[in-house]
Amino acid sequence: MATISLKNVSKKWAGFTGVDALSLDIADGEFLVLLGPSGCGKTTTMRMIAGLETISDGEIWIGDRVVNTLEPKDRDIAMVFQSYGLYPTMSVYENIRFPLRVRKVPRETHHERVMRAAAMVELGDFLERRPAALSGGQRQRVALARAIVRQPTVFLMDEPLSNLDAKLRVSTRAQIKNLHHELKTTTIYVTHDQIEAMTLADRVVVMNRGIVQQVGTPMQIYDRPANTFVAGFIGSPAMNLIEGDIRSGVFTATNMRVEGLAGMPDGPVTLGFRAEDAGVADRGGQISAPVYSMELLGDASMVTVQCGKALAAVKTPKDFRIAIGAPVGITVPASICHFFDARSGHRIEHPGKD
Ligand SMILES: Nc1ncnc2c1ncn2[C@@H]1O[C@H](COP(=O)(O)OP(=O)(O)OP(=O)(O)O)[C@@H](O)[C@H]1O
Repeated sequence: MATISLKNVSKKWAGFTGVDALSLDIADGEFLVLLGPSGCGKTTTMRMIAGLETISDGEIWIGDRVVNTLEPKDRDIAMVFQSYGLYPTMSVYENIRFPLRVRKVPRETHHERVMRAAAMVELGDFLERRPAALSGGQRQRVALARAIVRQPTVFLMDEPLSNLDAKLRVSTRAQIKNLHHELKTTTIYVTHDQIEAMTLADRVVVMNRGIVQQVGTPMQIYDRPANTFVAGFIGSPAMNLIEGDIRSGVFTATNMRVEGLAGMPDGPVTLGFRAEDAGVADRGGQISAPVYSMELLGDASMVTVQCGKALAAVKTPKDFRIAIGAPVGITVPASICHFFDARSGHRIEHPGKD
């Protein structure tokens, strides 16, 4: 197992910065998720750690050595990709065994190691099959077993679930979590799916345009997003964000008024609140607006109203019903509100927040 440190690591191509001065310390045995939209620099970061991409600036440490100039094969890491990268002419058994042969691991240990890795991902019954005769989920499990069999100090996983259908994604995700619990190998996992990040990670690194936006546990990132980018990226639905003004402790925006903000500076601000923290009021409430849409989710219902240019979603009990266009009041007390600077988008703590 190993710690990993990135110290001011950048990747630049002819004037374009893909990753900008990234610094990060990953603990031994930690499961770290790099999360962000397409093009934010996740894969480039992963490839630099793997040694598949040179770095323009900074240092990468694995354990107690700087690996900047070390070949990928000498970094003691195993990678799992979105495309499984299996050898089509080899059986599942031989695919899993392959890294042991390449690394000249003593032959007499191969069988036991392959069988143990196959059992961990429940492939014991498929060892004689070729990859073409497997489902996508089974193929990805072969790729996982092939990474496990090497007993590397670090796992790097780049969107390993994105070729799987929704149901398989959930079960394979649970399997990856369970594997990590058993093996406790330091793992860096890349995804653009915030639910994967929230469910798998010890800590999440949210990136945008090559720059780290926030590093924290899933709950820190959910409960206290550092800026409007993180607030708008995490959560399903994402946080409602409404632009308005604070004067003398009162926030106002189209259709909305929140009191009890003493201590907050006057001026333009972005207010955020989560759909599940707000409620529908019998009368009054902080938002008064006609219903824009009404969706049934099974375990709850979602009412959306319009506040100026923004839409705001509110989760209600599953049997709540209201007609589109009907006037409704939404409760958004100061205690559930997040605030962000109108210009920079940075979080502003306010004394009344729970
Ligand atoms: N060889 C290259 N030359 C120039 N620009 C590149 C090169 N490789 C990647 N980039 C750019 O660097 C940025 C980061 O790319 P990267 O693949 O790391 O993003 P990502 O977050 O992994 O996205 P995705 O989820 O789509 O894979 C992108 O804007 C991409 O176009």
